[in-house]
Amino acid sequence: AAFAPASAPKPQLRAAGGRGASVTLRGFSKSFGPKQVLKKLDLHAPAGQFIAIVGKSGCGKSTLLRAILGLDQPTDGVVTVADQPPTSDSARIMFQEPRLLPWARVLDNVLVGVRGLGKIEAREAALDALRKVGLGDRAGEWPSVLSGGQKQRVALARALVSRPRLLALDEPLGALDALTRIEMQNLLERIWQKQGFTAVLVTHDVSEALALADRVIVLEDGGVSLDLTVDLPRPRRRGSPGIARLEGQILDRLFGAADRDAPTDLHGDLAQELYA
Ligand SMILES: Nc1ncnc2c1ncn2[C@@H]1O[C@H](COP(=O)(O)OP(=O)(O)OP(=O)(O)O)[C@@H](O)[C@H]1O
Repeated sequence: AAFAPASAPKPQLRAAGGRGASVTLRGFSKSFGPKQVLKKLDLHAPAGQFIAIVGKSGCGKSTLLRAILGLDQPTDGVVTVADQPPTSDSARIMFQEPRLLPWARVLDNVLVGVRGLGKIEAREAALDALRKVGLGDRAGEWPSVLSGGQKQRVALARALVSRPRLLALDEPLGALDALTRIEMQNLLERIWQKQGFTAVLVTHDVSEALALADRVIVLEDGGVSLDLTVDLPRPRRRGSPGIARLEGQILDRLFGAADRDAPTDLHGDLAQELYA
């Protein structure tokens, strides 16, 4: 059933277009057997917000994404997307691996994401999505001839071709080299600004979260330990004092103020070993 969010959303920078779906979790808990991963978590992302979720490996980031996509049921609590239980209709997800079908050409891989259109319209929509990610001229090629960054662009086109109201991004740029990663961040930001979907980005990279998000959430001990508004103009300049200040706050939260020099990429075991 529809209900009002627990607290009024703070004013945020919004994407244009107004197509986004709000996301609300109330008293959300998720356990796997005896292990409680998320505990009575409350979170409200207004429609169109770009929200990033960071936290140490295993803190429950992907679990949270799966819940808002309706892929997993909560152990306790309520999740809604646009005030409704989440369904696969309104949301799409992008993973670290592009997960393309190797036996299907690029255009056909994007067509996989189309819903409810006739053949001709579907093809036009897929071509249009490919153009938007800068691959309009690669529609007839096999995925195997594309670079890693290009494959992720195809995955992005496939995710966006259905014009989702919510896009979940699970470390989508984690496997790309640093320059491709920045290009993809810029592309994601531009498309989000144009299309106005709500974006929920899980990332190990604090600077990526700050480059893209209106708001950064730190997950820790099963709940939100920091909820930071990123009120910086876009496009953001990496290494700017504003970003550095917020990055410091997040790293202090994650590792304690003594470890200010902690790496900003929280990926996996190295950071865990160093800063456990
Ligand atoms: N299907 C499952 N069955 C049992 N345990 C699970 C399952 N899914 C997740 N977990 C456990 O829940 C915890 C959180 O997992 P999750 O994948 O959400 O973490 P994460 O923050 O996304 O981690 P990472 O940053 O390493 O990807 C982990 O301890 C994980 O082992």
